[in-house]
Amino acid sequence: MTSHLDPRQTLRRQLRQTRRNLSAEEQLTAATQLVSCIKNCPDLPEIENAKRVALYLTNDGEISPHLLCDYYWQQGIQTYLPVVQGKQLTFAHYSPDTVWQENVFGIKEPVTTEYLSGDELDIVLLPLVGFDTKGGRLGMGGGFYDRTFADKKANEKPLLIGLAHNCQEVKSLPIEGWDVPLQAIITPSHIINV
Ligand SMILES: Nc1nc2c(c(=O)[nH]1)N(C=O)[C@@H](CNc1ccc(C(=O)N[C@@H](CCC(=O)O)C(=O)O)cc1)CN2
Ligand SMILES: Nc1ncnc2c1ncn2[C@@H]1O[C@H](COP(=O)(O)OP(=O)(O)OP(=O)(O)O)[C@@H](O)[C@H]1O
Repeated sequence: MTSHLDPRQTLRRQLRQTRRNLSAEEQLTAATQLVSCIKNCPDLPEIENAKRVALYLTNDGEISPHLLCDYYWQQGIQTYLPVVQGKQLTFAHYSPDTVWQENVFGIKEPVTTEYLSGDELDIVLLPLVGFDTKGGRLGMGGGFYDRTFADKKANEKPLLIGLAHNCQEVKSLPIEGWDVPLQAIITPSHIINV
């Protein structure tokens, strides 16, 4: 029975199932193509100039930024991961030496005492459940990224870029007033510069 669910929840459930259905091979291909796509992105010079980038650890079929992370480490770019603090996110440095603990959702987070706020980052690569080409983002439903970047203006740091499988695109998302728009979406096959 799904009749009690609102349209966002119904869509969230369908899209989460779709991304979980991707095989390990499809996931690896997607992660590999994502790196090529980001390396070849003349429309977004911020990507080339970034010094501090937040990404995420893959969960629930999300496209994996782990190969992208390897590339950033080769380039000397500093990488960060989201840490759930109350209803918001802060960001913790992530390196091959990171020591881990699990958050309430079972996702690993770095053990640290030093956190950055969102505005100290150049780029945040956001996980998502669904996206549309206007920058609409449907997430896991916790409102964490929305709360964290609620006061950010479009011309301020960081640049918010969603990462997604192609199968997560929907024609038009039901957007709420609190949804913070993505400034770009990167999939294995293309970049949408909103
Ligand atoms: N990889 C990743 N990291 C992330 C997020 C994300 O969406 N993906 N978040 C984005 O905001 C934040 C955490 N928010 C999350 C919210 C719900 C679930 C989740 O899996 N919920 C389960 C129930 C888990 C439980 O309560 O034990 C579910 O809905 O099935 C995961 C992360 C920060 N880190
Ligand atoms: N800026 C905000 N201030 C207060 N509450 C907020 C804010 N943004 C979102 N919320 C609350 O968070 C809840 C979940 O929002 P939403 O469904 O958009 O999350 P999401 O974007 O899917 O999740 P996430 O960013 O964690 O992946 C909503 O019920 C909303 O009330």
